[in-house]
Amino acid sequence: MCQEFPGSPPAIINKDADSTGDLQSISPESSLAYRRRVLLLGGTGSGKTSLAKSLASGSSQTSDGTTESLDVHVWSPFHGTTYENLLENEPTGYERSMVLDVWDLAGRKVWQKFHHLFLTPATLPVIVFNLADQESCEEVAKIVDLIWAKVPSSRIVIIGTHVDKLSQEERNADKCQDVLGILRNRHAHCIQKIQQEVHNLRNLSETARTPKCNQRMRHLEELLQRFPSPPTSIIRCSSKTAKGLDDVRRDILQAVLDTSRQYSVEQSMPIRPVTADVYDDIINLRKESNVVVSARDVHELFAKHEVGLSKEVEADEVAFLETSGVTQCISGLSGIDEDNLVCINPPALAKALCLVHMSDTKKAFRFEAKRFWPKSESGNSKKPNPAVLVQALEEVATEGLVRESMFPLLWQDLNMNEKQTKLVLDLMARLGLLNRAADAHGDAEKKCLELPNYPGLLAKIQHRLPLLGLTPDTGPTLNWTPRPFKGDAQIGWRYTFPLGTPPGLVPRLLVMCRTNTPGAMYRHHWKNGVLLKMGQVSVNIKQPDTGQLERVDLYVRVTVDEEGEKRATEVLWTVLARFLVVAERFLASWPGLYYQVSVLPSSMYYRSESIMEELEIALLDVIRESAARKKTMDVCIKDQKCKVNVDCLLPLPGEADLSITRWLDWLANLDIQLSESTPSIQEPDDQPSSRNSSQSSLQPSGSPPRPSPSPPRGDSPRVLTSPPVKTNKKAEIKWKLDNGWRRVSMEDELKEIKKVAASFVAAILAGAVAQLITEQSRTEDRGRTLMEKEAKHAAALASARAAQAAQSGNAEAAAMAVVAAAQAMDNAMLVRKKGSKGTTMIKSRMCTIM
Ligand SMILES: Nc1nc2c(ncn2[C@@H]2O[C@H](COP(=O)(O)OP(=O)(O)OP(=O)(O)O)[C@@H](O)[C@H]2O)c(=O)[nH]1
Repeated sequence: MCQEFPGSPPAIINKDADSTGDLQSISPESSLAYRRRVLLLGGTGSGKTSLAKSLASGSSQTSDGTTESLDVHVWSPFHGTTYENLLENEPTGYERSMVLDVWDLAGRKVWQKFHHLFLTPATLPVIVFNLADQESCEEVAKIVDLIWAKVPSSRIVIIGTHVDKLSQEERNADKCQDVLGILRNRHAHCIQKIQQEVHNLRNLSETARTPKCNQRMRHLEELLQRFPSPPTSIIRCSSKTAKGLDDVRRDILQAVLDTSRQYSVEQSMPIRPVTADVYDDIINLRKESNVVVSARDVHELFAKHEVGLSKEVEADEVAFLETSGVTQCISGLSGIDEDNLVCINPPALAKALCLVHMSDTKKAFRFEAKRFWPKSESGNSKKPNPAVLVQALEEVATEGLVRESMFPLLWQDLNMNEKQTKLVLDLMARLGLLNRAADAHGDAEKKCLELPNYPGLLAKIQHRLPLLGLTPDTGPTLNWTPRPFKGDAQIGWRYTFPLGTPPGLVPRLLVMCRTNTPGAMYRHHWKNGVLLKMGQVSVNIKQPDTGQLERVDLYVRVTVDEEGEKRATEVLWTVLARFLVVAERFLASWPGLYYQVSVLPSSMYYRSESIMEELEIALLDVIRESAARKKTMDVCIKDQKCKVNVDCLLPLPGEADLSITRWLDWLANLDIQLSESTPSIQEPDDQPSSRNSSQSSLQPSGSPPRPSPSPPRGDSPRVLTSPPVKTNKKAEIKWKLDNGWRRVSMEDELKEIKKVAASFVAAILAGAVAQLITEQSRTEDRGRTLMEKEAKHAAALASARAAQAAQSGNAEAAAMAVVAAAQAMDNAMLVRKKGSKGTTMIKSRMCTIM
């Protein structure tokens, strides 16, 4: 069976031969002795593959065709060569055994969003760009930014390829100097921004310099110290003519050796027998197609080979394996947690990430049907209809949605079993690379996508890949109004990134807060944000689309009840802290990232007749005033003064000398009971973390800070203690009008109510149409042609979109989707009436299947 595609998308071609995956070919192993990773970074066509081949083979080579995901080229630079002559100092005997894994990671934009996962302190980043292409030259600064944010201490090698293609005029113009100039300016800008804040902190009066201000100053000074100097040279080379290749070799070797000497790696020689044994075990595990294990498993491997190995020695040996690139502990949320996941085959993981972030330009998708749908004892094979399969693949490329049962197909080269597949999915979720979407309903036909050897991976469970950027951008209005209503308390925590954020950071941050916070109940996820609930508290985490600076806002909102505003605020801070603990840990994995924090109090906390804009106060200022036990503080916004009730805004300032991180840990660990949340219109999914909701109360017990919880995966609600702050009135209507003094104008409030009401109507309509279509599809499924089923699916899809739009509160989109659903249903009926039997060609939106 072969399909042709007029446009872009994946076709399906069954491979004839039986073959198993090819995991070994992407993770070539040889000696453990002195192994380092060299990571080539650069856009598509910049010349990475050609360079990697030239380095590994020792002669100039160019490549044709784009890299599909990852190729690792093994380069033994001192084996049978004279490259030591290129270096300033002769390498030692140990250094001569060096083996470099040159990672050629394909440069598609979306894949660049997770390249940083494989940037470790022991990895040498090498930026490759095409001197003959202006766009490629402009990419260099962005890649340097990424490296500075992730591994600021890293040496960087920059290589301009295609030098043979430059005209004499272009050579004279020397683009390398332009690129270096941009990097110098960027560097100066970064330093200046950080220094500005240090300067402001230094200028504070002695009394205003709280311990937290001093901590912040120390942090910034460290950041400045860590900040590397801007690169001063770029090597120009040609993989076609070999010009400059020796310079490339010299710079890469020198940089790897210098970095290793800095870490005194030679001291860890000779390798302990236990580590060599564990390495052998890891190689065997890789051969059995294992990619991820738990930290406990790694510990047990060590314990198996050496009884009584001390914790410190084991930690050193684990670090040695990481430095060599054998393993990678990349969940990074709780370093010592035994439940942490460890990747024992980083190249396979990189490949898995590339494969699942599928491109809609992929022309053909090949799989081997017999492997995934073996014949049963009766000789039957339940192979799915190719149209159904194509549709499921299209969902990945065009909507960023993957049905769980499709992962083994997408990862067929890795040949992982069900347990491994689930572990990799778990790791991706913890890393914020995957979040569960609404289950697919009403398409029993998709059951055939379930693979007999992977019974635990269901077709109806859908995961979204946030980095693909295909999450619908309809934000919530039904469950979240732009402004809080009278009687609601709301606090915002704003991260501002004056130097910008690396690609992929914000979508990952959103998913991590959603997935890794215990007790978070999912409500709605859109392109720029996620709406959650914890008990009665609504949590809205979003990237505002206005303003020049990049920001992420975390808002918490709750209705104030008879316990009063202060009590409600305590609950807000405790809930906020739980999300911030996750956010802070994630941001800490970017040691070079510069960001500022401010607080956004709702108008409940300040008095001003004239301020219309959102009030924003630097976090350190709020904490300082609160620590000084001030009742109010004056804040200026556009020459307008207002008095903020700081006593109420920050009722739990904690011990003065706690760092912000420890303070948040303390807040997050306060024993509170959260009341059950008011049910929303629809509960689109059941994330594991969303099952932890409980009843509301807070015990600001002043108990000593406890270690923060490990990344939540199971049900781990806080201890339920003191009587609830809020005796929840479950049926309360939050948007109830109040004739008293109002902060939201009457007009705005009416608009809001209209919107909410319209959304309700749309939701009910959407639900009704969805139900009708589902029932129709159940009763009339038999004897349908593929064409009819396609039409029915279009109807079901449209109705699902209607329901989704209604859920997000976008009444207009919901209404339009309802109409589209009805039309699609009409078409389905029409097709049925025509009874077009014997149709041989099926056209989907993206492809044609014969
Ligand atoms: N003339 C010339 N051509 C080069 C040079 N380096 C690479 N090429 C050609 O440029 C094209 C792209 O090179 P690749 O090495 O595949 O680029 P890449 O960065 O690996 O691209 P992706 O795999 O898509 O990420 C190929 O046609 C190469 O033959 C060079 O130095 N000079």
